Formats: sequence, C-alpha cells, structure tokens
Amino acid sequence: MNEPAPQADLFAAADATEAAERVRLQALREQLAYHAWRYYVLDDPEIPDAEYDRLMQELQALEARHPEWVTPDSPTQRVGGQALSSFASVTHRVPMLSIRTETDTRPEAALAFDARIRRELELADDAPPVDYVAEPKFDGLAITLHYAHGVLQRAATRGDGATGEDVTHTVRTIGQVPLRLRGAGAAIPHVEVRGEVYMRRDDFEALNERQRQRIAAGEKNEKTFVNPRNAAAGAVRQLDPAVAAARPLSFFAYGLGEITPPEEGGPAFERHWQVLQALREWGFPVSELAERCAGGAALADYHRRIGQRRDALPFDIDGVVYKVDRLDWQRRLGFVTREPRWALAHKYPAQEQLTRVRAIDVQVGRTGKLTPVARLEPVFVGGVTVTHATLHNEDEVLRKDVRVGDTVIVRRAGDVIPEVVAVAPPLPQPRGEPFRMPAHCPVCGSAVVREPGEVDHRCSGGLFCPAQRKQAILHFAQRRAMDIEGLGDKLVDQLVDGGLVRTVADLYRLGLRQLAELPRMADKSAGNVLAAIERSKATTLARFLYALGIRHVGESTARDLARHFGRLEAIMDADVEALQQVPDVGPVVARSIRAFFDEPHNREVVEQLRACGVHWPEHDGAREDSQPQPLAGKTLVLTGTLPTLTREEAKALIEAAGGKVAGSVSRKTDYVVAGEAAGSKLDKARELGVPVLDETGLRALLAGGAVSP
Ligand SMILES: NC(=O)c1ccc[n+]([C@@H]2O[C@H](COP(=O)([O-])OP(=O)(O)OC[C@H]3O[C@@H](n4cnc5c(N)ncnc54)[C@H](O)[C@@H]3O)[C@@H](O)[C@H]2O)c1
Ligand SMILES: [Zn+2]
Repeated sequence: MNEPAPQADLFAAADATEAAERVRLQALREQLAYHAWRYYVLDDPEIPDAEYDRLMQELQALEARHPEWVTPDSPTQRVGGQALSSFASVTHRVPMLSIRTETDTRPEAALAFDARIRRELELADDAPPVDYVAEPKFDGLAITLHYAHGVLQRAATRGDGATGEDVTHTVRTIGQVPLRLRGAGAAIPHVEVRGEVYMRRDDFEALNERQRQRIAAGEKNEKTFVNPRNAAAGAVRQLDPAVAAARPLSFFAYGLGEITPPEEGGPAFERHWQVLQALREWGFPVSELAERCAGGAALADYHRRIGQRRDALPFDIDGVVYKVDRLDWQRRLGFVTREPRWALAHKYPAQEQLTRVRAIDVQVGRTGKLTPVARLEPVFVGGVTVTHATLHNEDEVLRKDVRVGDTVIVRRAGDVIPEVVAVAPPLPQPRGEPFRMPAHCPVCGSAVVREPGEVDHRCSGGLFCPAQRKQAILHFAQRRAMDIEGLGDKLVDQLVDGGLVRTVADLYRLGLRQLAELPRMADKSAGNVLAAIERSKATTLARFLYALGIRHVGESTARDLARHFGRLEAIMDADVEALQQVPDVGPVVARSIRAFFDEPHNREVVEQLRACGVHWPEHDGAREDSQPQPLAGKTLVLTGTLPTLTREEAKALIEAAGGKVAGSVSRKTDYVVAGEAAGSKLDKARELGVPVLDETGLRALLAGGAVSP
C-alpha cells in the first residue's frame, strides 16, 4: 500500500475494497466483543446464538483472507468471557478451551472431520477406522471441579479459558455434583473434573412459570429467563448460594483437567471412553447418550440418530461433540489457539432465531382464556418453520414490550410451543403501538374479564362463544377423552360454522347425509366418523368427566373423582366439602366442579348425552376393580427419559394399574422410576431411601411381580 503502483487504477480499486473490509472488520470485532460481554459476563444476551455465530463466521472469513490483520485480542482468538472481579479468580493449569464448530448441520459433514483427523495423524488410506467418542453437546455452562483425596475443594467457571471465577459456594448446592468421590476416585491426590451445569427443560419452564406468577403478584426485580442456559449460568454466577439453591440445576461430567500422574498415585487412562466410565464410577452423572463410534460414517449416523431424538430429550443440546478416543492421539494432535484439534462440535439447527412480528393476534382457548400470539415472518427454528409464537399474557407482552414491526428472538425447543423471548435491538423508528388486550372477545364479542389476582384475561361468553365451543368439542373428542377418531380441527370448524353442532350432545344426533354433504367429505369418511362417534358411547366415568372440560379437572383428577364417587349423580350433587374429600382436590378445583354443575345448560348437556346413549359402568364409590390393580395405593415419581416409554405412556400404565404419579419425591413416595438424565428427584430419592427402579423394574411392578431395586 505504500509504494505507488504501476497499475494505479487496479490497485486503487483493491485499496477501496480493503479499506471497506477494514471498517467491517473493526465493526465486527466491536459487535462481537459487546455480545460476548452480554453473554458471558452478564448472562443476558441480546441476540440469538445463531446471529452471534454468523457475525463470528464473517469475521473468521475476513481474517482468513487477511491473516496479517489477526491480532491476539480478536474475538476469533479468545475463549469465552472475562472473569468477574466480584468472584475470587482461579487459574486453570490445564486451560479450558472452546471447541471447533461445524455449522453445516447435515450428518455427512462429520466425514470431513474424520478425513482431517486421518490426514493430521498421517494414517495410511487402508489403516483401520479411527475410534471416536460421540457425546451430546449440552447447552449449559462449563465448570471445573477440583477434588483432593476425593473431597470437593473448589469449583470454577471457564472465564477466558486461562482464569475463571470461584463459584464453589453455588456449585455446592447442585445435588448432582458429588461433594465426595466414590470408589477409586476417593484415593486420587488431586483431580479436576470437567462438565456442564445445565437446567432441564421442564425445570426451566416451571421456573419461568413461577417467575411469571411472582411478577404478577407485584414482586419487583424479578424477570423471566430467556433460555435454560442463561438461567443456569445466572444461577451459578450468583454471590448468594441461596439463590442458586432455589434454581433447579443439573450436571453432566464429560472430561478431566489436571490430574495426579500415575507415577504419583493417579489413575492411568488410555482412552477417553475409560475416562467417562471412571467418572461414572466416581459418582458423576455421565450421559447415557455417549457412544463409541469407529470412523466418520458412524459419527454421521450418531449425529442423525441424536438429531431425531433431540426434541424428546429433557434438556437442550445445540449439537454433538466428537472426540478422538485415544488419549495419546489427542496429545499428538494438540491444540490451536482456542480449540483442541482432536474434537469437533457438530451443530443442529439453532433453537433461537431472529424474525419480525407481522401482527399480534389474540386467540381464545377452550376455557375462554385469551392468549396473545405473535404472527411472524416464517423462520426456521429448532428444525421446523415457525409462523406463530406465544406471548403468554398481556403482562408478558408489556414487560417484553413487543410491538408489531419489531424484530424478536423466537425460541422453539423440544415439544414446547414456540415462544417470543425478547425484542432484539435495534428498535424500528417509529415503533408500533404498545399492545393492549381487547375489551371484547375477538371471536364472539362478549366482554373480556380479568379477575383480581389472575394473570389471564378471559372471554365471559362461555359456550355461547364459538371459540370455546370448537375447543370444547375438540377436547371432548380427543383420544384421552371420548376418543372419537377423525373428528379433527377442520371437521369441527365445518360442523360449528355450519350450525350442525352447538353442543357436544349434537354430535350424537348427526346423520350420514348431513356429514357426507360437507365439502371435502366422502361417503366413506363420513361413515367412519359416524362409526367412531357410535363407538365412543361406551366409555368410562373418568373419561367422560375429563371430556366435559371442567376447568381444573385434568385426567388424573377425573380418575380420582370417578374412583371416589363411583357414579355421576354423586359428583353432580356433591358440595364443595364432599368434593374436597377426594385426594388432591383443593378448594379451587372443588369450586370449579361445583360451578360447572350449577350451570343449568351444563346439566342439560349431560342429560342429553346420556339420552343419546353415552354410558359407562358405575359403582357405589368403591374402587373400580375390574382389572387387577398391582399398584393400588402406591405413589410413583418419574424422572429422566426411559429407554422405550414416553413419560405420558409410563404415567398411563401406572395409573391403569391403580397407582398415582406425583411430581416430587417425598417420604410418601413408594418408588422413583429413573431414566436417562434423571435429575434432582433421583438424589432426593436416594437421600430419603426411596426405592429406585429403571424401566425394567417398572414393567415387573406393573406385571404384579416383586422387584429388587
Ligand atoms: N448470543 C450471544 O450473544 C452469544 C455471545 C457469545 C457466545 N455465544 C454462544 O456461545 C457459544 C460460544 O461457544 P464457546 O466458545 O463458548 O464454546 P462452545 O460452547 O461452542 O463449546 C465449548 C463448550 O462446550 C461445552 N460442552 C457441552 N457438552 C460438551 C461435551 N460433551 N464435551 C465437551 N464440551 C462440552 C463446554 O461447556 C465447552 O466449554 C456459541 O454457541 C455462541 O453462539 C452467544
Ligand atoms: Zn368469546
């Protein structure tokens, strides 16, 4: 650039591009530094990870074109954030690094990693496949734990990779982090165990729900959390251990830092896989999803399989990690500035993305609850295209201050409905109007009410409101209620809008002719729907009660009511006190049941249904003992993911066998059924001496057999 160039205009053009690139480089570095600070130091990011990663990739590409511009303080050269001075600092004798990321989310991208490893190890083409260990990449906060002769001494965050923060006081409150190592671990003079502190998705949802209630109750300084990672990181990096203890944190161990060498009494490991087994023996939770894979095709297959299970896992993962299994090969491959050469993080589609709010609709639910829903510019999140995301309630919209035209962060993780978590800067100028809940139901025009102390607005129209009517009919027909196959959204819309069905009893008065005349309905499918309606007439009292859609009466309450009272009249006539004799029925539920049957039109619908032939076996308040009930009177708690049963299936089996499923472990719990990634409930069970079963044990119990936990 200094010498005058012979081909002046060509060089001038190059100079102009270079100058522009320099400006862009500077801007990227500043933005990345700002967002890293928000993310790592404040635990309060403003943009989704996917957005941050895009900026980072742009910077990496720029620096690759101009290696001479790379400086040691570039965000591409650094790990994580800075340690906060409010914590004592801890030096990592073995640095805590980042992991090289593969953002191509196709499984085949694993092949390139394997090829690179083979090249760097200088393996011959016909050499056998390289052994790897593949693990989920947990989306939480990296922690290192120092143990001396088996006793936890210190816990620290990653910080900038060389120096972290001392968070021993909060990490001690995590039940899954052993304070003392078991087995051979107890004898090691010094060992540093590395792993991830994270928050399970259900724990996160429950925490945010509690936060929403707190905010509704007027508690200041409370907020909801953007995602499980930030909730977990924020909890660990608290000065007050009580705050961390109140947040449900979990832990997975996945590696070692510094460790006493074998010649001084430490263990000798040759493979990463052995390390994982040892960690498990020492008492750490290690993911059951970790697997040994030989060669690149096996890695790709692992990526595909875990990807298929991602939504069903109880915790967030943002990818999988491949690690060369042989530790001597890991040493040979070594490190580049901020990442080991022997590992790769292979990503999945991001669970958070930016998009724009086109409108804020208000939906009316089955019980009349009004929910603001953001209509979005379609965006690919967590593997699907999302066009709508919930905003929960009016308070939440106002607190997040989401307005039409804003750019927002949308999160979709697992089977949880997509959610708008925050508005992302910059704000459009001028901005739209602040959101207001309508005064009248958007569906039926009835007045909208908000009862004191409630967060939700409701339509006061009741069954007069078609939204509630449609939802009530869909609820009535669903599998776990009256189980009318083929009666879905579209058909219910047609039936209600066409005036054929006003109440659920009208379903049983439908004729073949009426149905077959509906658009898109052939004779055959009309016949099928009628047959399904006919079949549904033979039901159980529990299903019928649940199908009525009484507010606060879910499946298990319906079952308890049926078991306790035996016949419908007894329930319809029971007063609030009598209703509260049923286990788990409190004043709110009792009042809601009473109010339902006090409505003359509800009683009328029930009478009409019976007149149409809906029937079930009744008894005099004893137990329905038609089938053997090996779990009668037993309370079980489910935790973690079982190998073949979903949580819902396990619950249904237990309840069919007469047992109850509770949400938390207490002295009254008879068994805890634990699967993969079992959380704090498992620790509680061990603490209280409650027998713990796996799925096989559960099946033995259900079959009426004895189990030895
Ligand atoms: N939204 C934002 O503003 C913002 C800002 C900064 C960083 N970020 C995000 O943070 C991430 C930055 O990555 P990073 O450099 O911290 O590294 P990383 O999180 O991508 O990878 C390294 C980390 O992976 C974790 N990990 C999980 N499972 C593991 C396993 N089985 N084995 C080993 N390690 C495992 C460890 O905590 C380790 O520190 C990116 O996803 C980026 O988008 C976001
Ligand atoms: Zn209405």
